[in-house]
Amino acid sequence: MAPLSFRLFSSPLICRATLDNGRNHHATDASFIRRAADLSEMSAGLTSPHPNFGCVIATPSGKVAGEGYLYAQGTKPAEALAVEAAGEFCRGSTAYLNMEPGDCHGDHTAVSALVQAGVGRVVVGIRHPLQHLRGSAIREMRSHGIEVNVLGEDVQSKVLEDARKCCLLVNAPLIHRACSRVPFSLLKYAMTLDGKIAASSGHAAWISSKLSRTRVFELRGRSDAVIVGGNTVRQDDPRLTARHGQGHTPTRIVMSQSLDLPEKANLWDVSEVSTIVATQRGARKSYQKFLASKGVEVVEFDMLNPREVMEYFHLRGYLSILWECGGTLAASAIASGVIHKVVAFIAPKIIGGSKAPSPVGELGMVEMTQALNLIDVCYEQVGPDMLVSGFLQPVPDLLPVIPSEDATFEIDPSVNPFESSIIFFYKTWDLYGSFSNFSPHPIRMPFGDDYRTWSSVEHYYQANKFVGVENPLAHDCVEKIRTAKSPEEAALVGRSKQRQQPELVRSDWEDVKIEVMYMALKCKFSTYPHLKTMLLSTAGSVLVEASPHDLFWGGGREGEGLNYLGRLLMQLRSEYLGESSVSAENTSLAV
Ligand SMILES: NC(=O)C1=CN([C@@H]2O[C@H](COP(=O)(O)OP(=O)(O)OC[C@H]3O[C@@H](n4cnc5c(N)ncnc54)[C@H](OP(=O)(O)O)[C@@H]3O)[C@@H](O)[C@H]2O)C=CC1
Ligand SMILES: Nc1c(N[C@@H]2O[C@H](COP(=O)(O)O)[C@@H](O)[C@H]2O)[nH]c(=O)[nH]c1=O
Repeated sequence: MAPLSFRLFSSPLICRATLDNGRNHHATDASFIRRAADLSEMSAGLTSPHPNFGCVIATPSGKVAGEGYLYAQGTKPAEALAVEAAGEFCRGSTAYLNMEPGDCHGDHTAVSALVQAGVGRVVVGIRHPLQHLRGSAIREMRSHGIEVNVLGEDVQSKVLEDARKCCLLVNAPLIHRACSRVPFSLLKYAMTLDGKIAASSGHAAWISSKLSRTRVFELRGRSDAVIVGGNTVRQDDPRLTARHGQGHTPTRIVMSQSLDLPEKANLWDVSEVSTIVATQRGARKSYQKFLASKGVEVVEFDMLNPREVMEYFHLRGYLSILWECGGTLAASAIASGVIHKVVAFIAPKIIGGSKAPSPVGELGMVEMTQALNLIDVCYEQVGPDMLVSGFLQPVPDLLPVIPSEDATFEIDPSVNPFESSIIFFYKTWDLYGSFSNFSPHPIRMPFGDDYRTWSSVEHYYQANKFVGVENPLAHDCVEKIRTAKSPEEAALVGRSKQRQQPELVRSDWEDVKIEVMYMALKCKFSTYPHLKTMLLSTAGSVLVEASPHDLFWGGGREGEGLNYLGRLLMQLRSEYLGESSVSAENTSLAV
């Protein structure tokens, strides 16, 4: 199917919007960005899912001159299609993009099309969510003199914020992929008005209407895979295909621990679409062989649970998954935090039955206050049924991308909060392990009236907790730490003494500890030129000590830590960069 594009004056979709230079400016930008977002969704379900890109080109008088959307990965970019459609009207126009172009694999077609067409301004809904692509197309367009505005960064208002949200929603799977290590998962079920997904016999065909089931086919068409549990295979013998007459068909995935599954099942017919069975390592080897003989792929997991399975399919490149399982597996998936959105078809029927299954099994909640509240809930009537949908987890916002964004920018202005990459360091054997305080780089620091050598920054830092305290036990601590055989041992002594005998710790420790650390780091990086070079090579990146448990010096598991070690290193780097630019200036003056 050919990608759609629209030409000025020749399309019924021509839109007029009031463009004046002031008050309506934001409203106009918002409405064209929403239009780009809607457009970007037009290929959903027609091809294997991919990032959604739409582009609207508007003339200075507010008319749509051309539009386009990306049909499939590798086809002509939305921007190029819109430029072709707009023709001579591109010059001086504004291009609206729901998302910054990816320009993967060194392909710059999207940006080149806009530049060569003479587009004057580009409004971008959201930056590209993938770190390695983020900001590069924007930089490139700006370098060609195009004015680029990014919603939420250069321009802000309520209408623009709402438009930005549309852009986040339209690429929610990609954003989830960028922010978490699991695909975007949607749990769908059909239930009777009395909350049952089958009769107590297990019979479930059908609860929802034909119209609703066609909507399910569309949902399948927009997904990379559909998942069910073993019981649903045994009970329903489903096909799980998208039978609405067009487009893409998702892979079918069965999660079964026991592999106690039938020999004959619709899902084992892989002539049109593939099936993958995810199971527990070692389960029924003979049955695994049988499945393999049918062309069904079997993947074994050490621990078969929804999170492991989702992490695995994330690595296989899946963006979005539709869960069509019963309540047992649905509860397990919700409990492990992998379900992002719920779509429920509610049929005006009552089946009763105290043993009839419900959409979500045991979650261990005992009070209504523990209930999970959906957000951004939508209600829609589909034939006789009601469709209720909402998010269990919000689509992650892309701002900010770095921990302690404001503080980081203040410390090191070379770091751009919207475009920076993050360099994590933690263990000394990591790529940037030399940034760790445990790295084996002795430092010589003033101590009393003299200088002493410390085997690592950690030795020096830990010992300083007990310096200057008039107690022989504190002196012993200092010596014990100084002579500790390894940084780990020094840390162990320092931390346990601090916990067990807090009276031995100097009273001003909380006030001076950052300064102590800073002086030690400065000494380390000044003493070893190759470390200084390595630090300077990270300019522009945010440095984060990836300690999951130290929320003061480290970044924490979810970026909740204060990351003081990373901050001090960035401060030091900033000072070194300042020094080198001053010395470069002096050299050029001397010449
Ligand atoms: N109306 C609707 O929308 C739907 C209705 N149904 C109905 O629901 C009923 C089946 O529901 P239910 O029994 O809950 O079936 P599920 O689809 O939830 O299957 C449960 C099975 O999933 C497998 N499984 C693998 N890993 C896990 C895990 N970590 N946690 C939980 N299960 C795991 C196990 O298979 P194994 O035992 O093989 O190891 C388990 O027995 C049927 O009557 C069916 O018709 C089903 C889907 C949708
Ligand atoms: N009963 C029921 C649903 N059940 C789901 O649909 C699966 C059957 O899919 P297929 O074999 O492709 O038609 C079944 O195993 C279960 O996952 N879905 C709905 O939209 N409405 C319904 O009433």
